[in-house]
Amino acid sequence: MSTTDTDTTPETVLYASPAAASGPKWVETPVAYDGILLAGFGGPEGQDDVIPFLRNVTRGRGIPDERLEEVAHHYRHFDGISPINAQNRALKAALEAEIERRGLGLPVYWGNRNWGPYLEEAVTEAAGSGHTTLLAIATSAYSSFSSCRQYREDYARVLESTGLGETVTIDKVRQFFDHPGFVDTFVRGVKDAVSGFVAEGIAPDNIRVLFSTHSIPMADAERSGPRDGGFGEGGAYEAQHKAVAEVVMAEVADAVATVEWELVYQSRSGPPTQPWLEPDVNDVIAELPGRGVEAVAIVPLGFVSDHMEVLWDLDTEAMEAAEEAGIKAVRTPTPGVDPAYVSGLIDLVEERLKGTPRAERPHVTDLGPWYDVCRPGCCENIRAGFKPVAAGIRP
Ligand SMILES: CC1=C(CCC(=O)O)c2cc3nc(cc4[nH]c(cc5[nH]c(cc1n2)c(C)c5CCC(=O)O)c(CCC(=O)O)c4C)C(CCC(=O)O)=C3C
Ligand SMILES: [Fe+2]
Repeated sequence: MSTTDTDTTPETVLYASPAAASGPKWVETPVAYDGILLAGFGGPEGQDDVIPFLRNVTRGRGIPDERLEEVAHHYRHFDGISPINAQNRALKAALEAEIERRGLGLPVYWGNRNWGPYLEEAVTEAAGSGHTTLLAIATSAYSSFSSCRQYREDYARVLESTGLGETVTIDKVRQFFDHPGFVDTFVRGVKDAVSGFVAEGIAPDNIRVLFSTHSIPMADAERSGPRDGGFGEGGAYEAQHKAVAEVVMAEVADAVATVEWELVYQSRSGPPTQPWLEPDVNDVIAELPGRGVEAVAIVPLGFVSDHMEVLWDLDTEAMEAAEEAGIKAVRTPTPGVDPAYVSGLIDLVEERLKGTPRAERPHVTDLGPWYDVCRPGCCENIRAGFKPVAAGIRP
């Protein structure tokens, strides 16, 4: 694996703190952040919000409303209400409580990319209260355009649109896929599921664990993580998920039993002609009885909380697929507001406040600790080339 620091990619990096913008991969000097920017995806909160929300998600791509209505069905089914905003409100409260407990005295401003409260409002409120050196936590653990760079583009867009670029800087915490606080929640979930099956008399050989994450276009996957990162076709995105799954299954083997596992993908969209990461979770579930499998644990490894992809694509569709296949299935929990996860997020903030050396930063896979500062060209946008981004180094 190699990374190119002197990459001449023609991208514009704006509004990073001087410590981050000057070029290191890890910011090992203390930075006096004075506010946290909790950045969410956003979701509709009623039937009337659904189409405007989907217009925001697909902005710039000119998708007609009739097509958007086709992807609206799962939101329609739940009265147009995505669970995601309630979860982010709960996460904000949990982060505030942990900050209070540690006496860090940092305010948390929450804003979303695609629905209110928007990032614009959060950044404007922060600046209005005199908080101008912000550290962003996005509710997204892995590296890819959708899970990393798109958030950074939006931070830059917001600083432009609010005219606050002269006053406010935004850095980000490292992608936290292999932070012990995040991973521990999955370890506990998979241990519980597997030991439950074993207690029901199912032999470990007849149990499978399917780690499920959001599919993304192959072209995005290949470009996920640092340019020329050496991760192959699936890029850093796939490598990170596989590395975390291996760690989880090693712990399950120690505590319960050795069980076979597979990384699968869900929630594919886009035209069928465009290759996306495979196999699909439901296709794999359908094949399990033929391989002698009696019970499956479905692990939402790519998701930080029970949002729509989890409730619909896993709890509804994948559960139906398991029922049709005639096998037992459980879906293990997402991190949500689990204390280990919440405390892990605040550890990520503290390592930046203190400038903790890289060597002392907790990580459970060989891929980490991931970079504080994205390299030029990292998680390239295959849709629109390089838009201005925040929280990077200046090439
Ligand atoms: C990697 C990834 C994450 C995880 C990282 C993160 O969390 O950020 C994620 C999260 C989410 N995705 C969400 C919703 C949607 N994603 C869409 C479309 C897409 N997602 C993609 C990828 C990802 N998405 C991609 C490659 C597309 C195709 C469009 C494109 O090429 O960019 C569409 C458009 C309709 C459609 O295409 O189906 C919707 C409505 C919600 C909210 C759920 C709720 O309401 O609870 C959340 C948390
Ligand atoms: Fe998505």
